[in-house]
Amino acid sequence: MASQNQLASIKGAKVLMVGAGGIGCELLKTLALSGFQDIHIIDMDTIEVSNLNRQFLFRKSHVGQSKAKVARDAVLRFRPHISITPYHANVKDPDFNVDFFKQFNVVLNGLDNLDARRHVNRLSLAAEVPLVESGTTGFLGQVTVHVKGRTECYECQPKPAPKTYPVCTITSTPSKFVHCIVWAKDLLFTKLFGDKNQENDLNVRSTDATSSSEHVEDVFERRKDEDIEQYGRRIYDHVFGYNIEEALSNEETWKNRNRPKPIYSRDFLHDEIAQQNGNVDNAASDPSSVSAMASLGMKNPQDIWCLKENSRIFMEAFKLFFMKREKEIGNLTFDKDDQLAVEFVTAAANIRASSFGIPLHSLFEAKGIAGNIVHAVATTNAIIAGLIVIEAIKVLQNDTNNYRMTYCLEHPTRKMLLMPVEPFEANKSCYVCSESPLTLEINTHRAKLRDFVEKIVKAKLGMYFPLIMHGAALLYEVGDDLDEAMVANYAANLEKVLSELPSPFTSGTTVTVEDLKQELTCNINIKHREEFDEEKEPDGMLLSGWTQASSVEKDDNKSNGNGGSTSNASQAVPVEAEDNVEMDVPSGKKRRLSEISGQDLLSFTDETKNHGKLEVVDDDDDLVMLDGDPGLNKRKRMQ
Ligand SMILES: Nc1ncnc2c1ncn2[C@@H]1O[C@H](COP(=O)(O)OP(=O)(O)OP(=O)(O)O)[C@@H](O)[C@H]1O
Ligand SMILES: [Zn+2]
Repeated sequence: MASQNQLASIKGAKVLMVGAGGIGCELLKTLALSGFQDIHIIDMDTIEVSNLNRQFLFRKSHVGQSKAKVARDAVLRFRPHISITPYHANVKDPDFNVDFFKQFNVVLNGLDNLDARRHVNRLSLAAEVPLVESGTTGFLGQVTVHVKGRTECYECQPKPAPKTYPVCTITSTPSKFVHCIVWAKDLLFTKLFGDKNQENDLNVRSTDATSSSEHVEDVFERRKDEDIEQYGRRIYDHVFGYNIEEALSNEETWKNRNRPKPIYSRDFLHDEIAQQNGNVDNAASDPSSVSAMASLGMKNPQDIWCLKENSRIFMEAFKLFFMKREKEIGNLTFDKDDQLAVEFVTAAANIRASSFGIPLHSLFEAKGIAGNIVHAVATTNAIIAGLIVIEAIKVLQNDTNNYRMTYCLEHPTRKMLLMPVEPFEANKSCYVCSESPLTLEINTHRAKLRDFVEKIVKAKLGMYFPLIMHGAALLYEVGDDLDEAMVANYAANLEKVLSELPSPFTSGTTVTVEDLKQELTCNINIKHREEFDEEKEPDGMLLSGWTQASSVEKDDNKSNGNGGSTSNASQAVPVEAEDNVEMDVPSGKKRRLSEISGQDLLSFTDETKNHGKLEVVDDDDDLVMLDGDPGLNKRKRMQ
């Protein structure tokens, strides 16, 4: 029950919510039921069928309508006298500027991507409005409080970069199913159905191609007069048979690894493919409903298919692409909602997994891995929404000593499912809230201003309306009110290498980058460097001072590594980032707001312990105690 004081601050508060999805629906309901009376809500999306299982303010009849507006209407039905103002818009729209933010007492985020979170962080800082930030991934969740001058900002700690895998792990030495999935979707699928010009390690010449360098056959090209079945079998034998034989010939690679076994279509595909033709012809005419499973009479996506079944799905999906979706071939990119693409990728990944002795997976599981899907848990969203409201009330009451960031865990640790932690002070080297300069190592004779703008200013610093200055020279800016001469001048600058700009970048140069909309200015010290490691520094430049944590998996290829691959492809293969929860919990490096007695340092859950250590506040009021044997919990005290 809220106290009188709390009720008074709740009633007088004007609150901005950003995001009306899984967390947002719960949050709006909880805010309304807690007594909040003036809530503004921004969401750019419309309702989709897949939202209905957890975004309970929405019904089937709302599909296609604005989330923000429908959420407002749904809550007004049980709280008709409060004011809810919806905006069906992107929070990055210039209308939502610093002045807009200034009208609120607190901002509450229920977003699902880093970009929007960073943007809201900057506007909240500029407007000096406290921000309560949140995220969930499956059973995991977190709520953090960011108050300028009191705590760290959302960007004080670098966020984990999208997970990437070394190319040689994907092309030559997979050890996990996810490696097979990345191979199947980013290399094989793309090579067959997407951009044919993509260079990748699959393109090892086949044994039957001539060895003269005059005529090198692209094995992925369909030969003249080759029927689809022959073509499919040739690809199958090439990637699962011949390529593996080739890799095996490099003995060094397999000294400390299990040798994969080549797989050929003749062992799993007899003449039955021919019998399937009738079914293929009967397949639905709507391209999006074409399915290899349907045409082979396989129904359950949770079944784990044997090698023979995977081989049949592989061939059937391959044929269906050419027979039913030929127009799309050459332009396809993998989409987790494309049934046929998921079937093909599941089968291909399973055949490869089988070759490497990796356990096979069902289509349902493979789809989750390929689409980087962590199934949402409605209860986690509800818990997190409740915690957001608790922190919002403390913020409104200026109850600074009791601010907590709280982690929701999958398994109880020390009988706790919710881990409250005191917020940390701002990181002095944070370029967002502490105006600390960054350092950029870059080849100033090779990199163009365009590379700097795209790879650093936009991708790393998250600025959308950048302005770049060196000394008194304005080198680049974005805006609606630029005259033609300026636009032409900036366009010309973009194509220049840094050392040849009107005001050249050289070692020792300090460049100022600003985003006027975010009211953010950042100085970057330039350091010329000649060479970069293609694998570790694929951007060809390195930003430090405030750096992204590298999450390239440690490659265990200690010897020559490339396992018989012939191409020189060397960049890491990216997979999408899990952007909801950053479980890189505060590391011991950060300083806390105040000293806490009875503190306990421990590592917890497998997901989090690799990223850092968590400082836990032993404050029973804030903890959820669970029954259970404490001995069962993974627990480790730090010295
Ligand atoms: N830049 C933005 N401006 C406004 N709203 C945003 C922005 N980015 C994300 N959102 C909103 O944040 C919400 C996040 O909710 P949630 O994580 O449940 O995702 P979802 O898209 O509803 O569901 P799912 O991705 O799981 O299908 C979405 O409704 C989305 O529209
Ligand atoms: Zn900061």
